[in-house]
Amino acid sequence: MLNAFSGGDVRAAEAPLIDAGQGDTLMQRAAHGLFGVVLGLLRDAGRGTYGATAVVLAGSGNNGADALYAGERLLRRGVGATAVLTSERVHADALDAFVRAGGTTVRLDGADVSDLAAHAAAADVVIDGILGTGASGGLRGTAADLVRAIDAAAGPRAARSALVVACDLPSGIGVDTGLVQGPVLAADATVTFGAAKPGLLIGDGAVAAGQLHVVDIGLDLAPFPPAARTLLDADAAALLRVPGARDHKYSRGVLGVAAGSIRYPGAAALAVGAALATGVGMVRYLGPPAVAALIHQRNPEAVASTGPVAEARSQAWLVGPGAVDDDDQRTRARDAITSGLPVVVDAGALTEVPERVGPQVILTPHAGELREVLAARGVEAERSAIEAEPAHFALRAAEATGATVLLKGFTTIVAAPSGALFVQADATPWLATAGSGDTLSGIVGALAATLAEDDGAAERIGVDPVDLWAAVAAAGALIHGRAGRRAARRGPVVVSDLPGDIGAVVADLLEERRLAM
Ligand SMILES: NC(=O)C1=CN([C@@H]2O[C@H](COP(=O)(O)OP(=O)(O)OC[C@H]3O[C@@H](n4cnc5c(N)ncnc54)[C@H](OP(=O)(O)O)[C@@H]3O)[C@@H](O)[C@H]2O)[C@@H](O)CC1
Ligand SMILES: [K+]
Repeated sequence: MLNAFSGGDVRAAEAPLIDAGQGDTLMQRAAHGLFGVVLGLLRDAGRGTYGATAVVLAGSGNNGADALYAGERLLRRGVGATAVLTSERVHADALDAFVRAGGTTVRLDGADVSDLAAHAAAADVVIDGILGTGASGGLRGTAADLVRAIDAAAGPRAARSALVVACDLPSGIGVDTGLVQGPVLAADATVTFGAAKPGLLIGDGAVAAGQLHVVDIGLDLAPFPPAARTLLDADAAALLRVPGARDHKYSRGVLGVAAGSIRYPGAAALAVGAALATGVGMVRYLGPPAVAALIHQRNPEAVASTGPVAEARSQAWLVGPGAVDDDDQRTRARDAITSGLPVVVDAGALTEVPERVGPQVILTPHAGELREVLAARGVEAERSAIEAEPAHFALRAAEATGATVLLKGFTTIVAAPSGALFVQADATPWLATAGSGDTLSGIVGALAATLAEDDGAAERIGVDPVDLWAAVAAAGALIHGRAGRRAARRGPVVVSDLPGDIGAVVADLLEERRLAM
């Protein structure tokens, strides 16, 4: 599990060490970690250090100091480095060290911004040390102008020649929210100190951060609760249930599915295919015979009927995908949601959620659907606001409903009603295609069915039992994202082909788990 801590908590963890006179040691550890990553990136890009050029954007605070000390180390390895001082103030010792190592400096104030931007765009590496955890709001003033100009001069990240490495975080992102309010220099890599910060995992902040490196600088974060967590492969693998010799189809977990309608039969077929590929004892399908017939073309093993939820014994339910204009499906959704069993609630069923439910009810809206879930509970928010601050609004929805809320997007946010937050960035933009969400709900449903009677699951991955369903949803997002990336190696993702990839990802995760034991 990758734990992210709020900027405030990281600073609180630093405080006793700084009081004990170790501030400089922390800074040198941070700078050394940053230097090491830059060195590795230069090597990977085949550029080496001698003759390479670096531009260090150094702000007024300790973030600028970290960047300058990393620049000092690069200078001693033969890199030609220029520091652009973005504020009147600068850390005197760090600047002194940088200059003594042979670095040149330019004050942004009074300089020609487009000249500086052109110089930065032509460098081998740009280190962004304008703002760190001391930032408030987006970049302002001339620093904002500089970043805008560098961005324009260097071009989009994929086409740039200069590598951009963010010091602690891309300057201008919300440390705890990932909210991007002004210009931000999208980084190829971010080297963050002490622990990941939530803003590096969430939404636009995660996009700007690029590849994340966490450098241990010796902070003790144990007393602080993580502000966000990301499941790693080993965590998802620990939630996969491998059948034993005494298992049978019922003991492995049965997933009831009330999805699809005459108008949208495909969603049910996609969800069922994904659930079977994730691994369940059985899928019981409830819905129109015409939809069952479509499901059976690909998955004849699904057991179908037209009866009510009460007559289809299951360990978990999946309701909603493609269930539109169908009163029977609406009734089944309501019955499943109030059954007390874990239930994944998607699309058309989101409007059937009563005032208050428990965390075993897993809502899987996209931003537009979340807007409606919130509006139904008196919370008005624009879709764009939800997309800009997905974690904030997912937590609001979890709090308002009592449900676990998985918010789909570039990063998948899972909020538990306890306030726990999981963020997964496993997906590929190729998964942004019709039917993708149906397969995600099928995966989460299958995991829920197999874990519904597994009392040790929360402990196995080190989460509080009340947050188990959030972790299960996050594991579903991980498997879905990895399956999408695997599928994208063949070309644009065709969602109906995804079950093959889901099965392969499950096999890979289980193999990694076996090797780790
Ligand atoms: N503590 C430690 O020992 C360690 C800390 N570490 C490092 O320190 C970093 C935190 O350093 P920090 O606290 O000095 O804050 P930091 O982010 O550099 O700058 C804040 C200054 O920027 C300004 N400013 C604010 N908002 C702005 C805006 N929107 N737009 C423009 N300017 C803005 C504002 O200055 P002002 O404008 O008020 O003059 C404010 O004072 C942390 O990220 C990590 O890298 C590591 O070395 C490990 C040890
Ligand atoms: K920075």
